[in-house]
Amino acid sequence: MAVQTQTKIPVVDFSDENLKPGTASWLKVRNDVCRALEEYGCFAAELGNKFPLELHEAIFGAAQELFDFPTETKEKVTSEKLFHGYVASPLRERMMIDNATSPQVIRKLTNIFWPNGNDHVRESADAYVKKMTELDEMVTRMVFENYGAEKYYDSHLELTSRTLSLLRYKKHQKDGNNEGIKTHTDKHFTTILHQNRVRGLEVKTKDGEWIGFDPSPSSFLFLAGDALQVWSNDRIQASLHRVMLVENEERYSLGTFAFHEGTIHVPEELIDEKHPLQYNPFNNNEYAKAQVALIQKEISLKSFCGVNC
Ligand SMILES: O=C(O)CCC(=O)C(=O)O
Ligand SMILES: [Fe+2]
Repeated sequence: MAVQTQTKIPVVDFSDENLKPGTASWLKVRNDVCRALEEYGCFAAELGNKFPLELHEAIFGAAQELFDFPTETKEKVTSEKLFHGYVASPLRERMMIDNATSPQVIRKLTNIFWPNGNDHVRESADAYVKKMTELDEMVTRMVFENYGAEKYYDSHLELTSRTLSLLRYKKHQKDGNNEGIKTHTDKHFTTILHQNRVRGLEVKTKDGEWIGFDPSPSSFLFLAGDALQVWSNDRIQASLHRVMLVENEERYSLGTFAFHEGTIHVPEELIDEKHPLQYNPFNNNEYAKAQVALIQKEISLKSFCGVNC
């Protein structure tokens, strides 16, 4: 009898304490990362003991405390960017904090909720963003190296800003819509998602199959965004994903988004006969503004900066 194997999100093991550039384990992980990104546009990064359970509990405890404040308090979390800051919609609430690597930004956030400060929440958020930055930098370095484009890595990093997103979703709705977030690709370079134990996050494979992410405290879903698709000249496709409200419990999710503030040019190392240039120079801020202007109808990457459009 033929055995049906279910497609799963590839898991890449980052738990080795000696995962340093140039080592055999680095090269193995780099290969796993790039194969997964090319095949699925995403992978689950398993951090093991590198991500302490206490930090997982502290950061989700903090997220719950923040969302439990009255709406008037949450609405004080604002941003110049449209749809950043605090935004509530029927099935979810979100806080998007730009420049989250800055301790001043996190201090300002905690002071909105606790005017005398809250060291535990502030320190947990700082430690969380630091861990996510380390993971993102490691993966990005691996990707740049893999395609022989490491000389662009430092300048890319200098132009990278990071946004922290906190999300709370309603439980499964008995009647009605359970699409917590509709199918989309992320518009920036890379995303790292981390969640509580409530399932719901799904990614679409190239064959059109939806596969779920199995949450665990030390597991992080790493996704390629549109900007990485441009940079890689279509070798890596941005991951299509969505959230379905499937459980009878609220779902919390944290996202760390890496955003390239400059203009992305496809590195010449990624252009050859098999991979002719696909994109004109891409400005992520302009792209984000164009998306917001259309709101409901997403603008496609190809129509925004494809060379043949
Ligand atoms: O809730 C999640 O885990 C997904 C969030 C997401 O896709 C997004 O913020 O772009
Ligand atoms: Fe997303």
